[in-house]
Amino acid sequence: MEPILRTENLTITFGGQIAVDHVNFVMPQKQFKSIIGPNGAGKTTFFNLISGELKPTAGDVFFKGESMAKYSSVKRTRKGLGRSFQITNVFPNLTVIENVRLAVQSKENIRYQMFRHFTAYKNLHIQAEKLLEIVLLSSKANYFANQLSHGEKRKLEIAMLLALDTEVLLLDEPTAGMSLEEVPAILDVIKQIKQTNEKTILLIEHKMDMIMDLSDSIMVLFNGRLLADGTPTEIMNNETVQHAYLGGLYDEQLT
Ligand SMILES: Nc1ncnc2c1ncn2[C@@H]1O[C@H](COP(=O)(O)OP(=O)(O)OP(=O)(O)O)[C@@H](O)[C@H]1O
Repeated sequence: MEPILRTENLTITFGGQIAVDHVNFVMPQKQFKSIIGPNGAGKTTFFNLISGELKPTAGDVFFKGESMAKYSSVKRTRKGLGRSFQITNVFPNLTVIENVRLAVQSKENIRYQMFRHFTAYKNLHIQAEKLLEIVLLSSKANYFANQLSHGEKRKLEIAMLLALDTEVLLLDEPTAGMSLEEVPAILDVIKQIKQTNEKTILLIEHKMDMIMDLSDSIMVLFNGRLLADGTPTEIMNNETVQHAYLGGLYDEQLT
């Protein structure tokens, strides 16, 4: 069966320096795969190539067997490749619910006239409320987005991503910059999305306990190259990975 997402020799260079190096990766449908690798390994660049924010120097991305080369990031999202919003995409002076409603609206592609119709508006609002429940943010629905803590903003980004209802979710370090107290809540949110068994999820993370807990498979990037891809146990027992990366990472975490 054709995997939902795959890359073929995906490569990008910046000023002669190779950031993603001939990566052949396969993402089976409805799996949860984490991407790990040291700082500068090419993880975010790899996401940007998949989502269409960057154009590869060579190689291609295939979604359901179709080349994505000619599609912009907006078109790729419409097709089903959803990249988590960065905080900059959140309107700070709108409320939390209004931000999510706008994301639902952009997915529904509702015309202005229809939007003015009360029942259509109400329907969007109900969908937005449901999404806020999923990301455990209902109590902050009427706060302005700029009043949220960093962790709450990351939850809002996830709600806005879910609003687009894409089959694939690309989550780039959802816990980055969070305080230790904020991490379990976002972990619950991601677990809840995983449990619906409706989405194919790719997650970039540095927190190994979280990765081991969530992932069906893990892929390791090192110097832009795909070093290994396998089950969490296979990756933990992979000597190349241990030497190149994990040994150092665990040492770092223990200190
Ligand atoms: N727009 C750019 N212009 C030039 N070099 C870039 C650009 N984006 C990324 N790079 C370089 O590409 C390499 C990979 O960076 P990338 O951010 O993808 O790594 P990463 O694995 O996501 O790192 P981190 O874990 O620190 O987020 C780095 O050497 C980085 O400096």
